[in-house]
Amino acid sequence: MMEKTNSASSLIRTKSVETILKSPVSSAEAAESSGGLSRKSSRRLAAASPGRSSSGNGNKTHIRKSRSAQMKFELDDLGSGAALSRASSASLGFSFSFTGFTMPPDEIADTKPFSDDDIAEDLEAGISKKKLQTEPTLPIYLKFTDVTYKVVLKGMTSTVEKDILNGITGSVSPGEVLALMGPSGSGKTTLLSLLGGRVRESTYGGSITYNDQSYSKSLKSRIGFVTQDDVLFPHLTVKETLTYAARLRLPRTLTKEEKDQRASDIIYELGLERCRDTMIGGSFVRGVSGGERKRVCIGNEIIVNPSLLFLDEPTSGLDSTIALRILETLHGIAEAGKTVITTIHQPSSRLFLKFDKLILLGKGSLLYFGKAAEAMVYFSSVGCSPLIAMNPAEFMLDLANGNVTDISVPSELEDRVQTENSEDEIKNGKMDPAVVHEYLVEAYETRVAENEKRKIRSPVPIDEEIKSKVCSAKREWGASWLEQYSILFWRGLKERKHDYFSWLRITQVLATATILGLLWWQSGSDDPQKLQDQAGLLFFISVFWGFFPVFTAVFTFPQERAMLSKERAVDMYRLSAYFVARTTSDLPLDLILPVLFLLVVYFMAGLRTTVGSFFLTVVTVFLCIIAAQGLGLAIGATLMDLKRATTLASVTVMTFMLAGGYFVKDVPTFISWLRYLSFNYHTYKLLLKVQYEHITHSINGVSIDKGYKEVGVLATMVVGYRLLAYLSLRRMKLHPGA
Ligand SMILES: Nc1ncnc2c1ncn2[C@@H]1O[C@H](COP(=O)(O)OP(=O)(O)OP(=O)(O)O)[C@@H](O)[C@H]1O
Repeated sequence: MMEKTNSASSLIRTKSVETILKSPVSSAEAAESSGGLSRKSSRRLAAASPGRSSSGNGNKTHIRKSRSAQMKFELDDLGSGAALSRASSASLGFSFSFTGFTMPPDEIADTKPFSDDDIAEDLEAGISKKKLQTEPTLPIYLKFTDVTYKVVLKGMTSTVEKDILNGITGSVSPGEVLALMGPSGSGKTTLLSLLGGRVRESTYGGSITYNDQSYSKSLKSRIGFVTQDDVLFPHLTVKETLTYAARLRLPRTLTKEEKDQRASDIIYELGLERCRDTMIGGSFVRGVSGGERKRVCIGNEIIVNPSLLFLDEPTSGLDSTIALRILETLHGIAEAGKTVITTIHQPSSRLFLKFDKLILLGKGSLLYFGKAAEAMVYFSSVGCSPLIAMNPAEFMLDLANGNVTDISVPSELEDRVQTENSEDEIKNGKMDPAVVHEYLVEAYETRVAENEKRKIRSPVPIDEEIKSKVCSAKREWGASWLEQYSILFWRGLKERKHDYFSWLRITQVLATATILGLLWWQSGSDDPQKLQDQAGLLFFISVFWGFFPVFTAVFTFPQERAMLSKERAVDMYRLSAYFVARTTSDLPLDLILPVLFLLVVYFMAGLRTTVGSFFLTVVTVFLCIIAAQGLGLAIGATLMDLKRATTLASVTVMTFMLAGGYFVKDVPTFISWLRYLSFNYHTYKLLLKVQYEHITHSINGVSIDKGYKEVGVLATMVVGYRLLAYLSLRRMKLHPGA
């Protein structure tokens, strides 16, 4: 009996909402009327709302609250048309050159940085003091129609296709911030990646256009993409991070000083001055805070003044004040005529108000696209309204999840539930989330979708000449090959200086050297037994300096993969410049450590005391190290997976060591070729030659030759393995799923 009464009252409530909104207000219509209609409908709503009645019961009070929340949105909306006009004015008269990033002096004077002390005050007052990214850029209108995306999941026995996105349509113009909202797993990141050109065109359906043109590689320089777990070098400071990015990414028409100045401006604009000299930090190094880190990531992208800025959850994990601050920053960027698209998980009401447009996704389907400020009106129009005061984002996420607790639903949906829900569910008053989802998808498709698509089909309001610029730009590197090499070399040195001067590594090498020196203390070579012993020491040296470099080099590319993908995706540098810089920036340490090692071992063990032989021993060990490193780099770059790479490396190193000519003399002919692949074997032979060429022609069955062949083979390994590593990197996919 009670249940019946409840459901009856809810039906009456729903019906009343439907009566109020007899003709559903589509977001498209509302958009056309620039807020006028929504204000009207809002008044109508407010007047007819049961919440207006002074004799309200509990429920009515809730409804009244939610209505007043709607009112607030609609009133805010009156001013929100400004975004586009701001953008249009910013778009007018653009000089599309990147030759200068100078702002008019009065703009600079106007530009106020973030300051931790006054931010709270500003936020309270609702004042945005900042003006970011005021340089003109090419305005880009992004439109997407019926975007679909599916993945093929290969199981042990069968292959299943999974729909990730089902016909998503939307658009965003310069000057606007579009938020992609939806529950976890609803497809926000996938949609963002598709829109950002990070997924191959052949893998998705529908159309995505930039100023009515499809994606082209030349767009890369106009797009900034901040990923969810963006990678930064932990040992670089904020200033270094942004300066290197500026030097590599800004056009060559700017001088180094101008690029550095640009990095300083970004630091100032993003309020990072207090931490400019703080290391970024990571799992093992304490660094900047989460909010500062996010801002550095954003800075890294806006430094090139992109026309389109994509951000994946820029506010996740941050408190609401910092999140608001980041949103303010994005608004500043949009105000300068850029197009900003961001995914957002669960924004606070204040954050929600900052978005111009909103896409609400649920299980990969579109539940709403339109002005963020009109979203509540739209959901009211389809009969869904909060029954208690609720953050609009929370309300919409509940709906997208199919959870209608504290939400009024239309009778149509209730009827469907009656027919589709099980008896138990009906008794519990629960609704099947799938039914709610289906209703919302259908409601959007029947009431709004067609109208939106029609609007999107009309051409963008800019000159043909400007449109064509989107695709015509040639790919230009920010620096010459040599400059890229030099910047990457120094960046690599800075990032890894801690490894270089790691006392642990130095102690490891010196301790091993001392133990060897003590064990072979002043070992002579004047009788065969002593010679035999010394040969053992020389073989150990070839193994020691063949073993460690392989294992340190194996980590190089798998560990830098994320950074490399990210930087290569935006054409920050040539792969060859990176590769040469990365492999040569380790050389100084590679030379210092063996010299230290040999200084200890050589003289303690009483090896041949001539300057020439010491020098040749150092050169031989050095050759062995860089050949072994080459092998490690090749294995790492080919497999790009640390577990598999270290397993393969250990098997290879072990095989090379055994085939090195010391342990087994009488190797069967069918396997004896293996020794020629072993850098241990060639190093060992060279070390024997340097020490004993004046005494004997063969030791332990290993002949002492001229040594040219060994040097030749080691040099071939140095280059050959690196070439293999380079080619493997070239094949590397820049984006997973691409
Ligand atoms: N390559 C893929 N293979 C299998 N499933 C995938 C793939 N890419 C995406 N998905 C699935 O598609 C759905 C949407 O993923 P996506 O990362 O876009 O969601 P999201 O809305 O961004 O989630 P979150 O808010 O948790 O980041 C998820 O269920 C995810 O598991």
